Amino acid sequence: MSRKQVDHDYNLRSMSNLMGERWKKVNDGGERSLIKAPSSASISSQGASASTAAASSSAGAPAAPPSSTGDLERAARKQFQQDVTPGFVYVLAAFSALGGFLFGYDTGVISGAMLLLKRELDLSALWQEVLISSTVAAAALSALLGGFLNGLFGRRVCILLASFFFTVGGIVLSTAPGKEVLLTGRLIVGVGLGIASMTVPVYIAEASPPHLRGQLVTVNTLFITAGQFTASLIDGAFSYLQRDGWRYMLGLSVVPAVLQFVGFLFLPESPRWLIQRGLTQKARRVLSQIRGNQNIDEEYDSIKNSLDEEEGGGDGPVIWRMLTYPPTRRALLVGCGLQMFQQVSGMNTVMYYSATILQMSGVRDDRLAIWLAGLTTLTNFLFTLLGVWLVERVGRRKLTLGSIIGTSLSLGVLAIGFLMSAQHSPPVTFHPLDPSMANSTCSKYQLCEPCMLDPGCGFCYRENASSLLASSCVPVNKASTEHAAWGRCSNSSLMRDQTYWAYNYCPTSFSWLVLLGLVLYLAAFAPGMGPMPWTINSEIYPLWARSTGNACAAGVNWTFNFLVSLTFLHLAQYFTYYGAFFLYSSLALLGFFFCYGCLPETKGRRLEEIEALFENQLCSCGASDSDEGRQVEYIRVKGSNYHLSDNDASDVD
Ligand SMILES: O[C@H]1[C@H](O)[C@@H](O)[C@H](O)[C@@H](O)[C@H]1O
Repeated sequence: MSRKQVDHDYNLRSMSNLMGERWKKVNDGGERSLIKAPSSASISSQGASASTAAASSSAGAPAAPPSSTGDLERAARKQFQQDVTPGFVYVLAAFSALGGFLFGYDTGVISGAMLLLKRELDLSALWQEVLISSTVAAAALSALLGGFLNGLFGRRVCILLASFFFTVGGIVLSTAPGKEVLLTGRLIVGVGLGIASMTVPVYIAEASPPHLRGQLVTVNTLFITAGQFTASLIDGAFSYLQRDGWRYMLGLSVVPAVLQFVGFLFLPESPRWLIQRGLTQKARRVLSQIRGNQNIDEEYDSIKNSLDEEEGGGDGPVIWRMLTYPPTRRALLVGCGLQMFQQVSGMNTVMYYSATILQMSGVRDDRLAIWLAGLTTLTNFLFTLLGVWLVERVGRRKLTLGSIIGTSLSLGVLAIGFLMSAQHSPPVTFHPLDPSMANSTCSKYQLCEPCMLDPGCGFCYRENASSLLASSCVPVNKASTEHAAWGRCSNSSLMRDQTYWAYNYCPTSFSWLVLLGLVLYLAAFAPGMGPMPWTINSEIYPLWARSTGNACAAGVNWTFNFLVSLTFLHLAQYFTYYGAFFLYSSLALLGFFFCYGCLPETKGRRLEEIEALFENQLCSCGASDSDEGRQVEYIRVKGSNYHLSDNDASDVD
């Protein structure tokens, strides 16, 4: 702290003492609503008098405070401008968000690793599917278990446990002699994923000051997308290794996992959890550590009061108490609903499918398509960064609403692109004889569209200028979908002379529409629907229900992730690609109405105040939109934190 600042603190404190002035809350029943907590940047740009006027006029304040109070207020405001959030909170958030990085890395890296694994270990389609989805299924179950562990051992121990699982899982995967051990490694990683995904947002939210909370929790999702981007780069780089490339891909996750483990040996437990467990002295120490030079009394008291007032309908398991107590029941519905709509709007399908979308758009080289798919993950990352910037500016509710409607519309564009491509699907013009004489279904298709929708077939064609020649539908090579089972497209050396093998897609002149849909989709989904379900869930439950609420919501997220990825290919087969994307688009639209009606704004409120938002009937939030324009500011004074709002001016003793 600079000398000047110390003097200033001293002056302010002695002024308060001398005048015997004290600020108190308007009523004991709770805090006033803090609709908009401006960023420190916006605060510093406002002059003291201008913001006093804004705060009082917006809230209809009574007469101005006496002049001595005015002096105090000006001093307080000046102090607030100097109050800097301690860097420690950022360090804490960054180490926690390594859990998000591992989430993204471990879910993203497997697609590239699988290309090599299936060749080297001769994996059947079933084994490939099991290795991919086992992690997600394990994560769904362990997220639920994580709720219990969080309540019992605290957030810090759970994060340590998750990084331990990530480390062990990574080592097992990179040294696996066969597919059975690989499966064990994937399950271990899945357990880590489930625990980390529900604990990290809660830990960050509980440690952050209200005006930064949204941003810092959103950083966790930013790290998820950074993990996905890194995974795509590592996949691209190691795909050139003919042997054991997958060992590096899967094993490299050990690095951030160990880093997180070591970091968390030194990081503190969440102060809120400590207070809940009655470890009050320790909690005060941690609060002082993470709030730096700011006074912690009010925050401490409000956490303590909210625990003392703990409602929640008496005895029984927490989930039962949540379900029988209306505010937490509503919060749980909103939290789980958000996570469900995040997954059913198809993000993971779009990401998984992006290499194919690029191939449809004319990228004929497989390797190039893999590298370009990295561009999709990079775009996802960049737009999530936009979300980090927006979350404290426009608020969670508006960001989610804007994002989900954009997601629905862009899915519509993707669907129309697929529909146009299907309607102009190139015909099969050449029917080569099957050398194995097996009666393949592939030879029965007359158009590329049904041929590519059949997972057993692919489209082999020659391209001359922009016209297709000698196009045929032939069985795919079961060991590697990069080639046909026989004929011109069965071998790279035979495929020169403008001959191409299209598996999973058809050449089309409407690919630009699909590409446009993809870009619009990422721009709409990533800043809002990607991060907000995690951010909002970390905020909406009272302390006694927080672990369980987040565990359920994370469980819903992983379960729908699992269901959507498992059903996509079948959906596409029965309803075609455009049918599947129209379905996702309609589900996202449904999600918009759900959020419009049921999602309250939590921006700027203290965690302890948020329960009150769910006291009214569920889905009455749309009606209170008009509140959002109100502006109330936080003012922090050394030795006494208070909120300047409606009635503060008349609250001076
Ligand atoms: O919030 C994240 C993020 O948006 C990821 O990109 C996605 O893969 C996850 O499933 C999701 O939970």
